[in-house]
Amino acid sequence: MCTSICYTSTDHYFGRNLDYEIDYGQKVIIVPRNYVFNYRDMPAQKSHYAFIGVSVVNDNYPLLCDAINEKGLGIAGLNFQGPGYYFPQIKGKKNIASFELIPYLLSNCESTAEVKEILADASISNVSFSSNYPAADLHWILSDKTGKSIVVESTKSGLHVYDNPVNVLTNNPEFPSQLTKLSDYVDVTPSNPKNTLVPNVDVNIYSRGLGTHHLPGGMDSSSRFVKAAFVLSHAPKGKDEVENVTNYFHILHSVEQAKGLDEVENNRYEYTMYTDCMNLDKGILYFTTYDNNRINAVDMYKENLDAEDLICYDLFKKQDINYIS
Ligand SMILES: C[C@H](CCC(=O)NCCS(=O)(=O)O)[C@H]1CC[C@H]2[C@@H]3CC[C@@H]4C[C@H](O)CC[C@]4(C)[C@H]3C[C@H](O)[C@]12C
Repeated sequence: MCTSICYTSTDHYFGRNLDYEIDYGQKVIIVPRNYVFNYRDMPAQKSHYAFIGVSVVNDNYPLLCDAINEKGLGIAGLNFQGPGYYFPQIKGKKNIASFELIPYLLSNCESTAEVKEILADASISNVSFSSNYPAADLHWILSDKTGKSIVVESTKSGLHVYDNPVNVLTNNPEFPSQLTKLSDYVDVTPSNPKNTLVPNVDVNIYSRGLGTHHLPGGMDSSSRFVKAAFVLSHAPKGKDEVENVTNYFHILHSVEQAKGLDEVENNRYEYTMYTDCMNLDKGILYFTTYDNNRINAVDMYKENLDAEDLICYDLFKKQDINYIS
C-alpha cells in the first residue's frame, strides 16, 4: 500500500510513503531540461521542465514513482489493482502509456489546471515499458503551488480526474468511494469528546485523546486514508523549513507500515520502504527509508538543470545512529 499527501504551510510539501515488499532499486533522480524523452505514441521531446523524484532507472530511462518539477507541480503513482484499467491505443486521442504519464505531465505542465486541460483528450494506453516491466496498475495524485490536489484514475469507464479536497491518496477502492467512507468518522476529534451517549450519567473520562478512539489504525488502504486525512488536516504549520519538514514526516510516519504487520503471502510482508517530502516551491527532495530514520535531502538547484543526462543518488542508506557515549 502507499499513502500520499500534500501539506501546506508557508511552502507546499508533496510526497508519499512507498509501501511494498519488493525493492525495485529506486534512486533519487534529477531529470534535467535537455534529457530527451521518446514517447510511444507522441512526438519526442528534446527539452522540457526539469524534475526531481524517486525512480527506477532502466536502460537510462526514468521509471518514476513520484516527482515534482521546477514549476511546483508534483505527481505520485500508487497501486490501483482491480479497478485500474488501461486502454488499447485509440485513434484521435493522445495515447499516454502509464509509465509515461509522470514524465509527460511534469515535462509540460505547471499546474493541476494545465493537467486537466492536457488530459481532456488523453487516454492511458496499456503499453508495457518492456517484458521485464509490465504496466503497473496505478492511479495518481497531483498537487501544485495552490496547495490543491487532483486524482487521476483510468478505469473501464474511462479516464477520470477528481478534485481532492483532503489532499490524501492511498489505494483501493476508487477515489469517490474513499471520500464517502470519511463520513463514518466525521466525529473523530482532537478535543475531549462530549458525552452524548448517556448525557445524564457522569462518565469517567479515563484517558486523554478519547476523541480519536474510533480513528482506524489498520494497514488497509481505507484505514490509512482516514487516518492520514485526520492527521494532515490537524497538523500544525511550522514557522520555518525545518519545522515544516518535521511536521510533514510525522504525518506520513503516522500511517507507515512496520515490518511484520501486513502479510502479502506466506511470510512475506509489505512495509514502508521510503517516505519522501518534496518542497514544491524550493525543488528540494527530503527522504527517510525503513533502515534510515535520518532525514536526507537533495536540492535540484544545486545541479546543472540544463544538462542532458540523468543525475542519480542512492536512496536506501544504512541507519545513522548518533552514539552519544
Ligand atoms: C509497488 C508500488 C506501489 C506500492 C503500493 O501502492 N502498494 C500497495 C499494494 S496494494 O495496493 O495493497 O496491492 C508501485 C508505485 C510506482 C510503481 C513503479 C512506477 C514506474 C514503473 C512502471 C512500470 O509499469 C512498472 C515498473 C515501475 C518501476 C513501477 C513498479 C511498481 O509498480 C511501483 C514502484
